[in-house]
Amino acid sequence: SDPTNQFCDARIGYGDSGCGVSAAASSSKILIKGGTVVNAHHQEIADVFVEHGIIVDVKPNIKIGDDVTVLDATGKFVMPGGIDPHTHLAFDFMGTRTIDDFFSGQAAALAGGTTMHIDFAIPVGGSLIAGFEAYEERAEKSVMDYGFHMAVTKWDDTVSKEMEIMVNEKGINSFKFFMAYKGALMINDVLLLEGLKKCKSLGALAMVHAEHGDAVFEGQKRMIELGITGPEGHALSRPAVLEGEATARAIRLAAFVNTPLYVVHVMSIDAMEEIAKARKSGQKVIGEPIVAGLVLDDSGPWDPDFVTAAKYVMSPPIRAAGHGKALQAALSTGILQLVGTDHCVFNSTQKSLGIDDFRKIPNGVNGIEERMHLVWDTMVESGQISVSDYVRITSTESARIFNIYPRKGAILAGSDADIIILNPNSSFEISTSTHHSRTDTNVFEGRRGKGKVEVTIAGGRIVWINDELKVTPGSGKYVKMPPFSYLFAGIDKVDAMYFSSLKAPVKRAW
Ligand SMILES: NC(=O)NCCC(=O)O
Ligand SMILES: [Zn+2]
Ligand SMILES: [Zn+2]
Repeated sequence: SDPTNQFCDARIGYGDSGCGVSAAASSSKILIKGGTVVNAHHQEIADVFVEHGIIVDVKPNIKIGDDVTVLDATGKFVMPGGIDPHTHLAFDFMGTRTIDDFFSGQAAALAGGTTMHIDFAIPVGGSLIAGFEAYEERAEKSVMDYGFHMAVTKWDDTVSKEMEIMVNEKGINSFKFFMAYKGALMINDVLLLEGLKKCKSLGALAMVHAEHGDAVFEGQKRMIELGITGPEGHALSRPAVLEGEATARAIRLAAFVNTPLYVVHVMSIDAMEEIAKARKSGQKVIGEPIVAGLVLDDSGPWDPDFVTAAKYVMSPPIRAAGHGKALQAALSTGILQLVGTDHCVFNSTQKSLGIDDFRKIPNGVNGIEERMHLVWDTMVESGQISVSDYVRITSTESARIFNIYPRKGAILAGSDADIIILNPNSSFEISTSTHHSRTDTNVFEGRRGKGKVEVTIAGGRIVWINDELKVTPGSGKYVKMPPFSYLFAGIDKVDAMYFSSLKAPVKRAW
């Protein structure tokens, strides 16, 4: 008996059980006919032919034989499946484990048009190898492709060596440094500096959770002393200025080391403006807003109902409405490059761990199922970006940054058959009663909008069609991500110029 069954049979069908879609859909050959095929660089009306999990051909009027599943995409967009660069599935955090594991979280992702995610493998007791192995096991029943970032939470020679093993043997090309969560995951500037140097030498991308952890700690104490113990105290204790400060500090240290930097969950104008300034000066800094930060505001945690208020608690906190609007504008102008979710969900019982003290509310919100729809509605329907840019910020840019393009993030001959068909004239509505995550709340509850993912194809299998999900545990593959992405091009030249510009030491007589 499959241990995942007990959780998921209500809304998730199994590939092997025959539920969900017609038998033809299990054919390994699929022809998507007459849609507008959109890549980040180009769009055209064409057919897409898939065989054995790979896109074989993209051109108008492809002729095929009998044993092929044909999907009519006339009037619809055929795009690369979403790649979510920031998730936490089966994550042990703040005294509990996220309610979505690799099975339920991925099922939710597929129902929302995301076909690959990159999860954060958090080390066990600081050991990267133990952490990697633990996550390998947790991901065994995957129903879609996935990769890992690794977090670095302590520093010694062993960790330094383990980073080499992660990159050279395990397919990891990014490491996250938490500048917050004092007493748990937080690192100091000395470690950050060591980590940045090591990342550079390995061609791995350094990522930061940018908040001033010591000041947050102080801010939390301040709230408790004022008697503010509810969820609203969370945001009050960690204002945007602390996110801006840490973002600036990480950016400057990365500039000093001359290595690229990726800032995760950019939630504020303060952080975004630091990224804008650095990019304007030519520094390689990537900024990732998340869907909750783009479309929500800071009113949620003030709800009089604890469960409703607590579902919005995440770090950095969701800011006042003007921040979200500014982040949208920054995305549309290229100041920020891609959208993640930071999907990290805890149910109401888990959130209630902090009923008397907001510091104990497990931090995290949902988004893995909602991202593709909300970004479409917020950014494309509103006229802020083109459909090609939508593909870029939801899929292609992730693939490029993490060095798996064009295997992922493209509808090209030879790419993996991770494809969505989106109907711009259909609409979506978000509800806990229909979502596929195991959590019993949804921070986007009741939101509706235009543009609906009608079909998801992952690894050449039709997994989402007619509002039915049909997944096969174990069908998802671990995607190794090689080092030295495009972000590293020219780093050595800049170093060479810098060192050659240094004058010889002055010789002084005593
Ligand atoms: N963001 C959050 O509140 N939870 C997940 C952990 C992290 O990314 O900081
Ligand atoms: Zn974080
Ligand atoms: Zn996160």
